[in-house]
Amino acid sequence: MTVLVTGGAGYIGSHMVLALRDRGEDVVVLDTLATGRREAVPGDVPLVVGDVADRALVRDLIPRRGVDAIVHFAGSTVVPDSVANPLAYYANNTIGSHALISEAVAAGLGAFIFSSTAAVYGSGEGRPVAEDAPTLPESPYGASKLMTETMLRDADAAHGLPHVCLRYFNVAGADPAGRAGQSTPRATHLIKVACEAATGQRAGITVFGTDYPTPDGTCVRDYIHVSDLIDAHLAALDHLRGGGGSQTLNCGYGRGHSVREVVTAVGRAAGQPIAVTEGPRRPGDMASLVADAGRIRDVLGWRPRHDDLDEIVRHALAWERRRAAA
Ligand SMILES: NC(=O)c1ccc[n+]([C@@H]2O[C@H](COP(=O)([O-])OP(=O)(O)OC[C@H]3O[C@@H](n4cnc5c(N)ncnc54)[C@H](O)[C@@H]3O)[C@@H](O)[C@H]2O)c1
Ligand SMILES: O=c1ccn([C@@H]2O[C@H](COP(=O)(O)OP(=O)(O)O[C@H]3O[C@H](CO)[C@@H](O)[C@H](O)[C@H]3O)[C@@H](O)[C@H]2O)c(=O)[nH]1
Repeated sequence: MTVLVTGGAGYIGSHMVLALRDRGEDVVVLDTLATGRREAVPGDVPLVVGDVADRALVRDLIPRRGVDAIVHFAGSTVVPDSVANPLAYYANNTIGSHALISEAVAAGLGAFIFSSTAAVYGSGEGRPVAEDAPTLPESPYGASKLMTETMLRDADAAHGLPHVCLRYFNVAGADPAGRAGQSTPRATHLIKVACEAATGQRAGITVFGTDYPTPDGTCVRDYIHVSDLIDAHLAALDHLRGGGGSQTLNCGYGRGHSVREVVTAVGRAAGQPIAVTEGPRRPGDMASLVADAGRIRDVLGWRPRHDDLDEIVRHALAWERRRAAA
């Protein structure tokens, strides 16, 4: 039994590879290295440099490596880029996933876990959003992911493809043991950008929009520690391997933090405040997005272990300091 981790050289995927390896599973990574890094994959884990859209490659890989489960992280991830280049996002996220799902069906796989996103929802108006809330993506990125969820649902109904769609809210932090973290080039994620500012790699941070209908005027998000997110994937894998049915589950804590709160927390962890410039709104951003995180607790028995903004920021900053010193 081998787990195929697509996008395993990226930020979140590399944490999954470590977690699977920690519990003695066989793993193979498929990654184009578009935004991932070869060094993020441990030397004893096979890395196939290739595209999930390459059906012949995937068709060969599944039986050759004895793959019984796919965890599909590979994709393009930046909301504003998807607004500027929608067709590139539909190609890589939706069409690429179509190819991978087709091969998973052809191989008769019994477990497929998909990295979906809270961006499939419309703006939550400050209230926590549950899985049965309307899906009204406001960016091509969110739409590209929702289409993949739909393909999985329909392929499962027609052919049997047990799967779990995990709708991540904002993922942040780093492996508490310091083995992995976010190294995305030209990163746009708030906590990553603020940690780059805290370590002198940027002059400061621009807050995108201060006139949102939120308590302090800046956007509110539900930040989840990457290690808690990986625990959710391991639980989803066990659920499917144990014969559990397909699920769509939010991954968040059910609590929001504003951009200003996050930037203050990074300054607190760094020991000095981050220089802030106030700028206009960024295209594609929603005012507020917070998870109703009840279902994943009920279905998978998932319990967070790092549910604390200061801890998330501390781990992200520790990783950033290590990178800056390297
Ligand atoms: N970071 C977040 O807050 C967040 C939130 C919601 C969902 N997600 C989703 O989680 C997944 C992982 O995100 P991440 O933050 O680790 O991003 P990342 O860019 O670090 O990782 C993506 C990985 O996929 C690889 N890749 C891209 N296209 C590929 C393709 N066609 N075939 C093979 N490999 C390919 C990249 O090289 C990279 O290693 C993505 O699907 C993303 O949409 C992330
Ligand atoms: O330099 C910066 C970077 C971000 N922000 C703001 O911080 C918030 C969070 O932004 P970011 O960290 O880029 O995350 P999101 O745009 O919320 O998107 C993330 O979270 C989504 C789920 O909620 C995922 O689907 C996406 O892949 C992931 O990029 C937003 O209000 C941004 O406008 C700033 O003000 N300044």
